[in-house]
Amino acid sequence: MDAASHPYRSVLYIPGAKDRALDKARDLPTDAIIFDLEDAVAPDAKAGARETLAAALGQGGYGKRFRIVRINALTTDWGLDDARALADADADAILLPKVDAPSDVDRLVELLPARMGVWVMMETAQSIMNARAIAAHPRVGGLVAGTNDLARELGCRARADRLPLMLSLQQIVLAARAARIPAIDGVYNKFRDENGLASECEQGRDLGFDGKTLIHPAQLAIANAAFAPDEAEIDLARRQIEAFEAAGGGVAVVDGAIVENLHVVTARRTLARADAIATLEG
Ligand SMILES: CC(C)(COP(=O)(O)OP(=O)(O)OC[C@H]1O[C@@H](n2cnc3c(N)ncnc32)[C@H](O)[C@@H]1OP(=O)(O)O)[C@@H](O)C(=O)NCCC(=O)NCCSC(=O)C[C@H](O)C(=O)O
Ligand SMILES: [Mg+2]
Repeated sequence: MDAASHPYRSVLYIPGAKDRALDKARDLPTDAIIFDLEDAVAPDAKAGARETLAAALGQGGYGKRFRIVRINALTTDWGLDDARALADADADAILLPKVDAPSDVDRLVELLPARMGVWVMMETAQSIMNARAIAAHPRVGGLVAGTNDLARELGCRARADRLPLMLSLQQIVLAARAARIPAIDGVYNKFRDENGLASECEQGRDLGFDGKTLIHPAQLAIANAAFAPDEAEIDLARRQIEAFEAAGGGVAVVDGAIVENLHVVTARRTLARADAIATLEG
């Protein structure tokens, strides 16, 4: 599902072993959920988490939120069992971590029914080098930046402006756009730092990401606001479309700037995003 028909402003990780968080998520204003069996679950809790999560998904109650299950990498002791156990779960997609190349996706696809979507964590150096081919895989429906693993692999320093990650982040957005699938930014680890999160969301939005992965409910409102078109953008989009149509499809001028067909495409996309958000929230 693309970002115009379903919003992905906020994509909240929920530890797959935590009943309380799984339950709480049913009422949280998040556009999508990543039910996590990987980093958020301790090794000795992995098998139990699989069962807890399958039961929570079976019970339902997550409404229109896009439901993604992150399994462990297929090269780990748990990945294959995760994929087999969750292949028929009531979820929209399986998210595969530590992907290096499209062949990793091929391995997963063999274990899943055709209806199950596949999303990919972009968090290894290889995945960034192979971003275009991974995003173009016919079963891949979305990319998620794994900025913690990526920083670890690159050996780069954590900086507020994320300069050392910039090439990788842009490569993820480029690959997603070329394949016309959503791209979701990485997490902001200091989950009680609202200003820091707001500024990283702004940066992610500027780069072209559709939304941000989050680790705590307190981060939801900030991401939802940052990745939604604001009133001024919606108003401008409406006026651009109106002026273009009044000009009979030629060049129009709005607020001193030209409006051509390509600007109208962007304006229509802005309105479609606003409608999709209203539909989800309604
Ligand atoms: C970070 C946390 C461990 C903090 O938990 P806690 O101390 O319990 O926070 P609070 O007491 O403030 O919690 C308040 C209530 O909110 C619920 N809660 C907390 N987090 C979540 C959540 N993610 N989803 C749903 N509900 C949540 C608590 O249960 C409290 O509820 P109540 O009992 O009603 O008061 C914790 O937030 C947490 O575990 N977060 C998720 C961490 C995670 O998923 N990590 C893995 C993803 S990030 C990653 O993998 C990186 C990536 O791969 C990369 O490479 O970058
Ligand atoms: Mg990771």
